[in-house]
Amino acid sequence: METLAMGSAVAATGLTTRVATQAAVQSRTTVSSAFVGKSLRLKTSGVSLAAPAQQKLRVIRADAGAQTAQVDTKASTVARKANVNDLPGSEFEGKTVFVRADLNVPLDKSLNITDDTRIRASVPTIQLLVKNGAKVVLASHLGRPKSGPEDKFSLKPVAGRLSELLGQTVELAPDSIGPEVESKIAALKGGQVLLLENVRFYKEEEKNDVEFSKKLAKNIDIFVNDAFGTAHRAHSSTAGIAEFVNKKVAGLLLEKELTYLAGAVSAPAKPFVAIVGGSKVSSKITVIESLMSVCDKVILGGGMIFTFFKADGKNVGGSLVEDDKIDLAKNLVAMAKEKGVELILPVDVIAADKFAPDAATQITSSSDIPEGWMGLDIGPDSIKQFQDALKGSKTVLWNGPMGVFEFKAFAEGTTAIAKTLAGLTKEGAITIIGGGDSVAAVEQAGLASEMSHVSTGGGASLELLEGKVLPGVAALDDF
Ligand SMILES: Nc1ncnc2c1ncn2[C@@H]1O[C@H](COP(=O)(O)OP(=O)(O)O)[C@@H](O)[C@H]1O
Ligand SMILES: O=C(OP(=O)(O)O)[C@H](O)COP(=O)(O)O
Repeated sequence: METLAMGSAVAATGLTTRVATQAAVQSRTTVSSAFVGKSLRLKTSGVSLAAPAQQKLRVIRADAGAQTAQVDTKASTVARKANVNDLPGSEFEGKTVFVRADLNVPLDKSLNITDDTRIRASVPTIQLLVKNGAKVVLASHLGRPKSGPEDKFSLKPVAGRLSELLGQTVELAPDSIGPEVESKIAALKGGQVLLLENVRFYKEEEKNDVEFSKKLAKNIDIFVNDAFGTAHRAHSSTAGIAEFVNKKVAGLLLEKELTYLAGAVSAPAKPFVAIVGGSKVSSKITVIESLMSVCDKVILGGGMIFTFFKADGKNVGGSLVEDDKIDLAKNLVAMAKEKGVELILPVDVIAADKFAPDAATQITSSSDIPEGWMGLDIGPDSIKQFQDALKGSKTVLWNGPMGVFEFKAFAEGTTAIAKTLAGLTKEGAITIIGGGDSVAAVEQAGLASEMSHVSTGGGASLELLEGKVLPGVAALDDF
């Protein structure tokens, strides 16, 4: 996610969860306590349990009062991953703990945080460590800086908000590595939190550079990965660092996300519909093939659609297109026909003459956008088309807004789909919405509480569903 700009932009291998056999599931309390600390292993999209193969298990949602989800385990055995709750509190006292969180929140032009969901979601793990006297070294990325430090990608606004939420000062270090940072870490007292500056100010971070990983790991006793939203990236601060730290465990958020998502999407109630939009076309278009294998319908919106229309020789004007994905888009359309999966593209769009809140707008056919205009939202007929396609769905996974919701003129499509999902939740469907901007959009519409699950990861939840190994999880200690 990036600050507002054109094009701004679900195997997990192990999860800690509470499982119960069908017979035992009647009393959730009994089940939970009965299995706490037991080395059960669950296979869900690459996540494995050391439970008998082919056994039907239920995963208990991490949040109270939630529904249970059927999980079909055709398990080979891979150890589950350790999490902070597997270590005694005393283990943290006086230790320097590196916490990787995903604090990549949306900012407006004045660098105000427009949605703090990811910061709030990171608080429980930090509080647990603070309470147990750890010296917390917190790290994150923000946006996608291209070359070195830039003020608009600084974590400064995050340090302020985190201080408010924790009720204690969170100092922002001037850098993520180097002598000044080392002395600040050395000066930390138990219970204090130091936030490192954006790790992506170093190109080495995204390359998972070994030397950079070693520098991040210097003087660190325990690595806690709580960055679910970035767990699909094999970067230095999410994966590489783990090589150089003795103890590495999942945080509470990572644990909770994996538990819920694995349960909900490994044997989803059908019909299962995926909605993919947003602007990270290259990282998400590749997931559509896998989605077609598990979903009954795949609905496309947002900036994702124009690469498909261009592939079909249609006029897309100045809309967001990723030319190097045109062949893939063509193949996906052919594949959908072969598999008999509905791949649904919007029939109309709201086109704008510029990428701005005050742009002139017109409703056009989505496949005939005039030269000099760009599609920034789905149109009214598409809203109706998507609502019809969603009728009767039992599981819906949504990542990526339908339009540039940050501008009122282009928020209608996203809001209408959010309302439709809220209605489906009331009818008993499982509705999952993931992604920094998608969650911001649903919060903006006041509908976040109407969804079954709001996930802090968009790309991560899609890759988890796809059955991929999430490198940020794979790097952690087996339980
Ligand atoms: N038609 C479009 N053209 C350009 N950008 C779009 C369009 N529709 C949505 N977007 C942008 O997509 C961004 C979110 O994309 P993405 O990062 O993929 O979603 P998420 O953070 O939910 O995973 C938003 O900032 C939104 O403005
Ligand atoms: O915002 C994020 O992902 P998301 O938009 O898929 O939810 C994460 O912070 C990962 O960011 P990245 O896609 O720049 O690696």
